[in-house]
Formats: sequence, C-alpha cells, structure tokens
Amino acid sequence: MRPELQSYTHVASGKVREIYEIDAGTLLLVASDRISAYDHILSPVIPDKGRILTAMSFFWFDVLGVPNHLAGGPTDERIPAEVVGRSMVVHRLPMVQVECVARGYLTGSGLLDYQATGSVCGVQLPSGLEEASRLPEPIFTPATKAAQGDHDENISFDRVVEQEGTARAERLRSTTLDIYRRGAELAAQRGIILADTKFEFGIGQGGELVLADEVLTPDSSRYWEAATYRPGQVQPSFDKQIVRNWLTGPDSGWDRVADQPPPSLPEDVVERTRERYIEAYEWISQRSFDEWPGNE
Ligand SMILES: CCOC(=O)Cn1cc(-c2ncnc(N)c2C#N)cn1
Repeated sequence: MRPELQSYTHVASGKVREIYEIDAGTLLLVASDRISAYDHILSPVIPDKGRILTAMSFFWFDVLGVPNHLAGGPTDERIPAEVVGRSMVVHRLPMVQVECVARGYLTGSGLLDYQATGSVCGVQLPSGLEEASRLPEPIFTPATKAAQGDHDENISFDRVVEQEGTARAERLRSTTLDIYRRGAELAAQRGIILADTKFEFGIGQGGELVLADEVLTPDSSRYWEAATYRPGQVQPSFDKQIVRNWLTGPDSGWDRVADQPPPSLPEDVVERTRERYIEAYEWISQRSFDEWPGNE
C-alpha cells in the first residue's frame, strides 16, 4: 500500500518542483506539470510534463553511470500513487552550493558576459563569436544558487575555489564537463543539441561528488533541434518555442514589457507543447513514453 503524499513533510519548493521528506536520510523529489517562460509560471499546466522530465532524468542516470542520488526506481513503494511517474526517491545529501553549468554553445547570460568582457566566468574565448556560436570546446561556467525568482549570478572558477577549495572545485569542473560532453554526444547522435546544462551535486559519505537534482532535462538544459541549427541567431527552444511564439505573438494580447501576468495558453499550444516534450524524450532515449508509469 503506497503512502499518502500528505503523510510526508513538504520541505522545499522550486518553480516547477517540490521536495518532501520521506525520512531523515531520504527525500521525494516531485516534478509538477507546471511550465515557466519569461520568468512567469504559466497556466494551464502541460499534462504529463512532470512524468516526461522525470523519465528523462531516470534515462540519463541510467546511461551516464556516475554516482547519483537515486535511492529507488520509478515505481518505488515509497512513492504516493498520485505522483508515481513524476517522482524520484533520493538520498538526502549535503549539497554543493554551486550551480555547475557546462556550455557547448554561446547564448543567454554567457553571450552577454562574452560581449561585455570577451570571456564567460573568467574563461577567455576567441574573438568573433556570435549568438549560438559553437564553442571551441565546452566550458565550465559556475553560478551562485539564487533565491527562487532571482537569476543565478555567473561566478569565476576562482570564486568556486574560495568557496569549495581547490580539489573539490577542480573535481566539480572536470565532472561537469565530462558528463556534459557524454550527454551532448549521445543527444547529438539522436538529433538534439544540448547547448548547455546545469548540474547539482551532493557530497557522498566518502567525500565524493554525487550527481543530484534533475539531469539533462529541458528545464535544466537548452534543447535545440540539430536539423535547424543556424549560428548567428537565437535558436528556437525545442520544447518551449511554441509557448514563447504564442505569448509574444499577436493572438495572446500579452504586453510582456508591462510585466503583466501572461494570459492562459490555448489548448492547442498546450497539446503541441506536450507532444514536443514526448518527442524530446523518445528521440533521446529511444524508449516509448507509453511505457512510463503513472498514467493509470
Ligand atoms: C525543489 C527545488 O529545489 C531543488 O530541487 C534543489 N534541491 C535539491 C536538494 C537536495 N537536498 C538534499 N539531497 C538531495 N539529493 C537533493 C537533491 N536533488 C535540495 N534542493
């Protein structure tokens, strides 16, 4: 018999995720169906988004084969029935307070840093790079963990050394880049560019890094369709472009500049976005989402 979700203590909320305490050493990470864009949480939810992104994290934990925080599988008996398929039972770990970002392409805050300084997080880059340029090699561009609603602040590797010590800072950089390279390589073979990603690490009992949080999902990474990649312009987001286009298009009536809350998404935008998330999962994992638990 599965426990009720309300039998667990709620301990943290993110924009689209919740954390509950199962016991002193075990947490339940629950992914909601919420979607955010332009720093707003939109309505309505995208049905199955939480299940699709949870399926992605389980896929990546499985294929990456690095120490991770999973304490059970997708249908672990400690998962309440209402959230099976969109939850992970994980070991509670002391978390490294650094957002470990790897970038293979120049866009977003990285591009802004580059345009201002010729570097990103103190990593000097060649001149002449533009929006969405592929970098000569992936770079580690750490950030501080911002409070909910604030943007993370890019920091230098030296700041990470000050905070974590040289040995752990170097391990964070090498592990972040290694996992990103392997994930990006596999995704590229299957038609998706992982332009960048953010990892979070916990510390294991032997002091080792343990991959935590969600892994290589469209919420923690920029997903671009390889077939339409064109450097020199902002790339369409594989998963969020349908929503962005509608919100910024003539039909929504939304004045983004006035920072009004965005209007509700039309049904067809919701359904097409759900289909894009399923496509991303099935292209990368080569598994059918129909097989994923939680829709009974
Ligand atoms: C609700 C949104 O916040 C987060 O998911 C980030 N976060 C992760 C933890 C964490 N804490 C201890 N052990 C873990 N295994 C984890 C994980 N993952 C806390 N916040």
